[in-house]
Amino acid sequence: MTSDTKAELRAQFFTQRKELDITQRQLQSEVLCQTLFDWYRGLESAHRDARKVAMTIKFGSEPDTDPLMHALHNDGVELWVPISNKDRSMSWTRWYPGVPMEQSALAPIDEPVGERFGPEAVADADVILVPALAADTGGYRLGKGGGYYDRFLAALSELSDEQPLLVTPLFDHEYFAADDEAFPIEAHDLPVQAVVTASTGLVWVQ
Ligand SMILES: Nc1nc2c(c(=O)[nH]1)N(C=O)[C@@H](CNc1ccc(C(=O)N[C@@H](CCC(=O)O)C(=O)O)cc1)CN2
Ligand SMILES: Nc1ncnc2c1ncn2[C@@H]1O[C@H](COP(=O)(O)OP(=O)(O)OP(=O)(O)O)[C@@H](O)[C@H]1O
Repeated sequence: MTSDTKAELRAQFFTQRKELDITQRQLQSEVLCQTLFDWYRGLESAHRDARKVAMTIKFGSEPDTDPLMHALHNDGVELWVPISNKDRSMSWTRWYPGVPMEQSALAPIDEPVGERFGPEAVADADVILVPALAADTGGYRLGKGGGYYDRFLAALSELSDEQPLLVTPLFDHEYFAADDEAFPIEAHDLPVQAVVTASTGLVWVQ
């Protein structure tokens, strides 16, 4: 499959997100936040001993995970968010309610202005939420096209044997059976362990 086709697929998924009915967007986002919060609290203590979660600050038509960030913070969980770098790597910084932010020079995203760290800062996180436009039952993702998370997940796998749990939140219509071949999978793609939608809840991939 050519990169043109991938670009077309991304454009289609972007359009579908933008066109998602506002009530559905809010409803699904609320269920996603509640599902993820309950799941995190219910994890065996071996999987949440760091009390640390890395996730993105919602922008545009993405699922609204702001309530989840606040709920986790209020529960004493340390939150880390990515900073996009020019070379398409990501740095990481702490997030907390009211943290001073500035718009990224590279993406239409607000990012905290605090001290930045490499991937080692989140290598011991309990959970990393990995954004995507779509994902399948094998845990493979179609991202926004920058390869930011592909690079980061590759770097992470070099850092330690014990990896954070990687979970991708999606709107209902963005989760596919692997057999559907809804988007191409490439050699550099690394799968997540679980996908969560409002209608399926959290599903461990095969
Ligand atoms: N909330 C959030 N933060 C994130 C990501 C993400 O997917 N979501 N990223 C995950 O990789 C990284 C940034 N990656 C990005 C990759 C591409 C574009 C991009 O193409 N932006 C278009 C606008 C697209 C649109 O909204 O239609 C542009 O700038 O013109 C933006 C960010 C790090 N931070
Ligand atoms: N581990 C890596 N090291 C260097 N380049 C990479 C790596 N992984 C992916 N890339 C490059 O990044 C670009 C985008 O890859 P791809 O189309 O898979 O992005 P994506 O999965 O949509 O994005 P993301 O990972 O940010 O969600 C491609 O040119 C790809 O070759």
